[in-house]
Amino acid sequence: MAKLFRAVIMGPPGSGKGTISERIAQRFGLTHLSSGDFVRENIAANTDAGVLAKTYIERGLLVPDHVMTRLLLPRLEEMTRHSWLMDGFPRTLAQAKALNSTCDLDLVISLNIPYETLKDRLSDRWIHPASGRVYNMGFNPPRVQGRDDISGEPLIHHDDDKPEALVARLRQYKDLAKPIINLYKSKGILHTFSGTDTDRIWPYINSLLSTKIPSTSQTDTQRIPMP
Ligand SMILES: Nc1ccn([C@@H]2O[C@H](COP(=O)(O)OP(=O)(O)OP(=O)(O)O)[C@@H](O)[C@H]2O)c(=O)n1
Ligand SMILES: Nc1nc2c(ncn2[C@@H]2O[C@H](COP(=O)(O)OP(=O)(O)O)[C@@H](O)[C@H]2O)c(=O)[nH]1
Repeated sequence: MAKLFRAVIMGPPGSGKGTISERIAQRFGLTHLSSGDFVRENIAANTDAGVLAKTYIERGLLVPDHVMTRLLLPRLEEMTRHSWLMDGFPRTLAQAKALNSTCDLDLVISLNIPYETLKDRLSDRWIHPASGRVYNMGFNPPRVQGRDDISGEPLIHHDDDKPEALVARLRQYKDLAKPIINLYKSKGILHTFSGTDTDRIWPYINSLLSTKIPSTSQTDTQRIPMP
């Protein structure tokens, strides 16, 4: 790839960040960095930051900024030769400022999806916890019901994804995302996409990115939490 490319994807829970990030990674050969997957990996590996992060996630809280930045920024610094797309970070203005001081972002994608759509999708979202692979019983069902396509292990449904929890999560997203979105707007790198279907939003994202990065024939890009 000629020029390195750094992008962030933002959106409320269920807006399709993970799904669209996978498509972008496949089509353009960027590394998909999922902060949530990275946190889960650190928890599984019992790192100091992972142990700390777990105490917050278990209570349904966001991991504090200093822990998230301690987890992520050193890894990003190792990615100086890679193009990447970050999903799930920054979640707060403090995280956005910390990211700013580490690298220059080329582009920010913000997904704007109606509440009813988010509610429907999340009530149908099933996750393979070990890998972070995500399914939806209507949109992208697993080959065998209730089982991960690759490992065959059981899929789970997060309590967080139940409609009762969604209103609070959405409110939190809106409050926290607003100043981040304003920051990226003022930098002239924010692109917002609205709609109810990923398949209808995707062509617009695809054509925007095609003007910014060369496509790749690479088809074996993996979901990579971090390098
Ligand atoms: N910048 C971040 C990223 C992740 N997390 C923590 O890690 C968890 C898992 O993150 P993610 O996989 O992004 O999942 P969700 O919050 O469930 O987000 P979404 O529904 O949008 O995929 C979050 O709930 C949160 O506790 C965090 O605190 N700060
Ligand atoms: N019905 C439907 N489900 C979708 C669509 N796009 C994504 N999904 C599913 O909706 C859920 C949320 O998507 P995900 O990519 O995990 O969103 P994230 O929380 O923003 O990362 C997952 O179960 C996806 O498989 C869509 O256009 N229609």
